[in-house]
Amino acid sequence: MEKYDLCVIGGGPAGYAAAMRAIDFGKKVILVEKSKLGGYGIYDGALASKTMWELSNKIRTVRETIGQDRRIDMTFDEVKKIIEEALFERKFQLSCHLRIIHSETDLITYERGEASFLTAKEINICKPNGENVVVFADHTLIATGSRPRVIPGIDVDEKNILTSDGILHIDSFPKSMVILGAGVIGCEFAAMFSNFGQTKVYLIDKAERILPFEDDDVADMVATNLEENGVVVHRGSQLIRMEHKNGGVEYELENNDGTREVIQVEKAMLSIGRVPNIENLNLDNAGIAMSKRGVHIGDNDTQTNIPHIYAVGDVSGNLALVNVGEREARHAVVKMFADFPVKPIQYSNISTIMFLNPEVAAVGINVQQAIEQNIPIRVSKVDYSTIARAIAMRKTNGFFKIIVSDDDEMKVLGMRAVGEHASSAIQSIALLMYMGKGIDELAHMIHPHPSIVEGIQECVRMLLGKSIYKSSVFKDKLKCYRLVNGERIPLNVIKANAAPKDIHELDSSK
Ligand SMILES: Cc1cc2nc3c(=O)[nH]c(=O)nc-3n(C[C@H](O)[C@H](O)[C@H](O)COP(=O)(O)OP(=O)(O)OC[C@H]3O[C@@H](n4cnc5c(N)ncnc54)[C@H](O)[C@@H]3O)c2cc1C
Ligand SMILES: NC(=O)c1ccc[n+]([C@@H]2O[C@H](COP(=O)([O-])OP(=O)(O)OC[C@H]3O[C@@H](n4cnc5c(N)ncnc54)[C@H](O)[C@@H]3O)[C@@H](O)[C@H]2O)c1
Repeated sequence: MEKYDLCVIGGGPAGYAAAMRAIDFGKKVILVEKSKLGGYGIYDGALASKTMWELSNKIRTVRETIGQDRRIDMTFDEVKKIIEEALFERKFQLSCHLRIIHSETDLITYERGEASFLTAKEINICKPNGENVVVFADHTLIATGSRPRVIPGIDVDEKNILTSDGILHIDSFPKSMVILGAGVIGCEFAAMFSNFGQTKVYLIDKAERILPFEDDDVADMVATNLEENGVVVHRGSQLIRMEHKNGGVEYELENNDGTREVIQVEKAMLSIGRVPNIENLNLDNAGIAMSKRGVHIGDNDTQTNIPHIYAVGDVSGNLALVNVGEREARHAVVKMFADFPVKPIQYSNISTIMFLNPEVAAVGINVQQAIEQNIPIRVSKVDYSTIARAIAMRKTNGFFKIIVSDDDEMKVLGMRAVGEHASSAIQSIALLMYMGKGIDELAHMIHPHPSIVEGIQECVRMLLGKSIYKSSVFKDKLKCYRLVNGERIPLNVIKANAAPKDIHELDSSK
């Protein structure tokens, strides 16, 4: 039986990152993947959908320029071809890189097959030809990812009723499509299909608003844009039934006022969350127990109850994101092999982007979470219409919102950025959070002009009482307030004869 220092089960972003980090420690690794190297980081997931989003954005920009009702006759086959080119490029990189490391160091073995536990240190690999191989591993990292959640009673055939697994494989743009679940995946696909302008999109969520985990100003701006792009949003709606009918799909809804409606569409897509892939791993054979959360494993800072077995990425049931999976995987490997103490992983300053219309970038807590957790905060918000670059781009739909601690230090607790280039602005705030710094540094830096990030600087200056535009003047475009015990107390108020300390103007040159 071949012996390894580490067996990685699953070759998605988390598993691949783990294998590469283990090589840094000179460890002998086997990476087992049952399907395609890259997982949802590439196929039917992050890269595929973002390639489509970029394309759909270009089409939307052209449609906005020539008139929304004008159709651009791009076929779905043409969309798929561009996605395939992107997927191929990434797949080629990953596999060449792996092969070269294997040939040069012999540290890594890649095995196609489905892995499952025989014991806590023996893993069976069932290869595509049915042959079984057993390997011995001192450590095992479970990175088997997740799959779309489905609802009993809805017949998902991935042809007419689909999940995100099937949606990029359809033959043509549907004339109409309903999306069940207005979370990240649902809203991203609603944005993409409506951007192309060939599909009438309906979006259903049981919650009162789309993106229920986000602040209402973020969700409202996204919903307004979707609706302006022709999307019908059914809020607070209960799906009564969804079934195949006349070659398409029929669904019935109960709205929150008790009324019912029946709608027929060509396709339906379910995006109501994801479930971890743990069923076929024979976890019992290794003695791995479920966590208190029920279906999850790896709750002890990526470690399971069996100390040499770790679980990372989507399968851990934490945040389902490529960057989080990679981080958890690298962290787990360092915990396994480092001869120095390793601090627990931090989840508080993860940056995320939702690829909507416009893009939404986030880091740290939002106002809704601060209220839930009873954290006193200060908030400043700058509308894109006051930022020179946004005016120049003729893209003034968006805002920056910074949340800081309600004390003299004003430590950054979170930011939401909605609008063009929002994603490129989040990193500076994430860095401040990571370094545990206050906002002074950002206020003093000379930002490039004209740039979107000047909006962040103005947010910060408002909190410090030294902005160029005053929120008490541009009340509809700028907001700056303390939020304590549910009460909003305005900040950035103009005071006659203000003492320097009142306006935090300790150094008048800045
Ligand atoms: C439509 C969509 C869009 C997304 N967009 C983004 C985005 O923009 N940004 C972002 O950060 N995240 C995005 N995500 C989430 C992201 O793709 C996942 O969080 C990420 O891929 C998880 O990585 P992972 O390695 O944990 O799991 P996966 O990517 O699911 O990989 C797990 C791998 O394990 C393999 N496997 C499973 N069981 C076994 C077994 N028993 N033996 C061997 N191999 C096995 C699977 O075949 C798979 O390849 C998106 C997801 C979807 C579905
Ligand atoms: N840009 C990105 O970073 C990105 C993109 C896509 C996916 N992802 C990851 O994939 C994960 C899964 O995405 P998702 O959109 O499937 O899940 P989600 O948790 O984001 O959203 C699920 C939505 O479905 C709704 N819902 C649940 N059951 C329902 C029902 N029976 N009827 C109507 N609505 C229902 C919920 O209220 C929620 O709004 C995300 O949490 C995210 O981590 C990230």
